[in-house]
Amino acid sequence: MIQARHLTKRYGTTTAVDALYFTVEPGRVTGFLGPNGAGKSTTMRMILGLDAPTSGSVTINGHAYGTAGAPLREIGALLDAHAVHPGRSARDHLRWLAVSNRIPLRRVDEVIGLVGLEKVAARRVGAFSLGMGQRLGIAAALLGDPGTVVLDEPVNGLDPEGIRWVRQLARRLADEGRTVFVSSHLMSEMALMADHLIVIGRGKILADTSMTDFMTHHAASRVRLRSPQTAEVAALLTGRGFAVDQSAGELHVRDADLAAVGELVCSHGLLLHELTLEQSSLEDAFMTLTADAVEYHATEGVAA
Ligand SMILES: Nc1ncnc2c1ncn2[C@@H]1O[C@H](COP(=O)(O)OP(=O)(O)OP(=O)(O)O)[C@@H](O)[C@H]1O
Repeated sequence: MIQARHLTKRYGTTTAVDALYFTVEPGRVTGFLGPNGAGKSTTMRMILGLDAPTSGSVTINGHAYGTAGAPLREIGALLDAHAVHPGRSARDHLRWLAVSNRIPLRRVDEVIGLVGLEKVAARRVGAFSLGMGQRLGIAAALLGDPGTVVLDEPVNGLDPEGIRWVRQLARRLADEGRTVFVSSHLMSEMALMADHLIVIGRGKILADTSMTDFMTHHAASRVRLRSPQTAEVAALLTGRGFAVDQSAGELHVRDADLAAVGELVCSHGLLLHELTLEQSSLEDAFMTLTADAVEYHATEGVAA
């Protein structure tokens, strides 16, 4: 379990992380989201003792990183997959980590197998592709069989098979009762991977909620319907106070209950060819929630 209490980090006049309180619970995958510059990396660095808070604290199982003996056995992290000596082989890199953390050497081949790097374990890490580097970083994170796993952008550079593998791995680690904290810019991936979300913007918490509640509260929904009696259905729904838009022969009823719309139309003997609830994506919900917290906005069009 990771607990942040009034966690704050200032760099000069910039407050990168602003009095955060949150708990990352075991047994589920918690997604960590925020626009660029929101403070995600700074928060993760403080969890791992790579940066000291200006005030407040963050603990793993009740104590600060590194104060309980063997850190790799307690928390494994993928932060910068390229912070590896390029001349070493993948196996030697992991062996060196194992020895310096008093982890049995047999664990090295176990994690190499776990991440699917058996065939390239003897190759120089400098020649690794982005995806192989990510897998090696994940192997290092799992080396100590830790109860808490922190993965910063784990699917960066992975192909679709690799992305699915990370998703399944995160799920398995959570199902084993571990604490899994993952950041990703790929919203579609996060929607499939995370059970719980912590969203930050400009260093502050914007949401700390289950994925289901997040979507219920922040994702817009509409009922789409098609009917051979479009005009009559539209008039009926508008007359009952529904917000109805028409486009390409379809009707879109904003923020409406599917059953209520269907029952109303049927009770008036009108025909329906299609009735579907459409919910906007996690990406849309995220964009709406963080619109005010984005540091850099692209301007539309190009100035002449
Ligand atoms: N070492 C540093 N010195 C000065 N400012 C910093 C430093 N590290 C981060 N910042 C600033 O703190 C804020 C938060 O940065 P951080 O990298 O934690 O955000 P992030 O959410 O990880 O962003 P991204 O998604 O772009 O990686 C930004 O305004 C950034 O410019």
